[in-house]
Amino acid sequence: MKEAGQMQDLESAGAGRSVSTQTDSMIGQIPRLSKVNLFTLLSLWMELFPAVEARRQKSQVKKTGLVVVKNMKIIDLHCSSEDLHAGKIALIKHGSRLKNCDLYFSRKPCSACLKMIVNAGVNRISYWPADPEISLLSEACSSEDAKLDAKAVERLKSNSRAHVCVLLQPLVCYMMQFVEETSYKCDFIQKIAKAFPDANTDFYSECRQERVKEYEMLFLISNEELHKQILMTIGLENLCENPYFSNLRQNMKDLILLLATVASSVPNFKHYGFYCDNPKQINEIHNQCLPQEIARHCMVQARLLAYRTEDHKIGVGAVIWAERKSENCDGTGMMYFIGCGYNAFPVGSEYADFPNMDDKQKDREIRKFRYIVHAEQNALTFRCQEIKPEEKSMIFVTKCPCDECVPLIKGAGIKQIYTGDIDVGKKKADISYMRFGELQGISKFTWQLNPSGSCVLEQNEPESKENGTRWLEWARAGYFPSA
Ligand SMILES: Nc1ccn([C@H]2C[C@H](O)[C@@H](COP(=O)(O)OP(=O)(O)OP(=O)(O)O)O2)c(=O)n1
Repeated sequence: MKEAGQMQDLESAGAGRSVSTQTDSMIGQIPRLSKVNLFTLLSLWMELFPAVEARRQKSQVKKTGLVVVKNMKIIDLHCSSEDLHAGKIALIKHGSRLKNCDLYFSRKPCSACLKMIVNAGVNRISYWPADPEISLLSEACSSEDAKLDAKAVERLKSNSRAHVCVLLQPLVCYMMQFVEETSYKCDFIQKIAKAFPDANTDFYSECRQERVKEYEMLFLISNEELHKQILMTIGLENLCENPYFSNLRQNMKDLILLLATVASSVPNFKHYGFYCDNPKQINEIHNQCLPQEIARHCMVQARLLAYRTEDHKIGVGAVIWAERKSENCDGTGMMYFIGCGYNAFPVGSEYADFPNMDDKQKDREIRKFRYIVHAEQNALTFRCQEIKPEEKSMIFVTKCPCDECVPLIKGAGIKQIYTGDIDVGKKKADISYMRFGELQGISKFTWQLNPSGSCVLEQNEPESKENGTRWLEWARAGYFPSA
């Protein structure tokens, strides 16, 4: 049986795979991201959730991202807040519903988090094997305390029924190349490339280089000896020998490069962002655009999900978030996760049960369109929270919603759509994108140059000024209730 558009197959290497899932990482010609790697990447990405980061930088407790998975479906995404670690947030939110869940952390959690999540009966805790949550590198941290905590974590681990482990899988053949190509070809980069033909691909490569450096600093320990020492302290001495150590570092580097590539596909470039064509709408609270950085962040999540597609031609990812009216204990500010998905054939179908051709194929009977479930449809179907009519809910989708999905999104009560508009108004043989343009009652934020014109004034202002304005803007919008 193959998986659904929201993760349902076996993922661990070598775990008795059926014939149909042997093709799991290579559907047709398209290389696919393994689920374990997707969860890991999302946990790293959650650590980077743009919120009160500046205030945490000097803390001895490292900000941590967390993906909560149940029955192979992502049921929540968290990151540490100023007051609470990611593991504690998951506990507060889910309580004993964490039982049998798999948790993916961007850092090895501290003993206080681990004792509670183990106590809740989680099934597996996987973590990124670099500096742990209680930093062994930070100068602000008493190394004595950090080491004691690492020991306590080991003791909890050895006495718990939960499997506490490091899960990183090598990328399948051509995955990196595929991610590079598709990131460059994606709507967001292409739109900029068309507007600035002289910039060519420079802006994209530069942005990618910067991201790689930034993420390596954060998620990799550049000094190999130091990395080994940390692995020893956190109970991973078996990974210190070669070839395990070099394989581990290679897998870590590959995933960091992949994350940087995908992140650069929704770049912070000039005044490009997700903007509404109808500025009149912006007065109403449900129509107010998210801070650009948060919108870009959520779109990158959708881009990552797209690498699990089952469509031979194109991957599409969708993620739904909502904004609480009251304060949220999560490091995601007022935002909370509702659901996510990607385009795939119906759950339970066998590989090759359905045709895979697109509308360029003459024979209509062998086209995929009547069978493939769209990213938005999977995100709505496998959502883990209700969409509340009184709250601002938003969907981020990497390709413009088609005519089949527009009424579904509206019917579900989603208030905002963030997407690209390259397909808007196109009518193709079996799929068309005509309704999006006419859609009323939902705010549509498409990737474009800031239409308000204010960008022209700000364009040459120094970075710090832009950040200052941004923080102020966010605080006004209530993103940091305690700010
Ligand atoms: N918002 C959307 C739009 C599309 N899809 C999925 C459905 C199909 O799996 C694929 C679209 O298939 P094609 O790429 O063949 O269709 P297009 O005609 O849009 O593509 P192109 O412009 O490349 O011809 O994307 C989706 O999940 N969500």
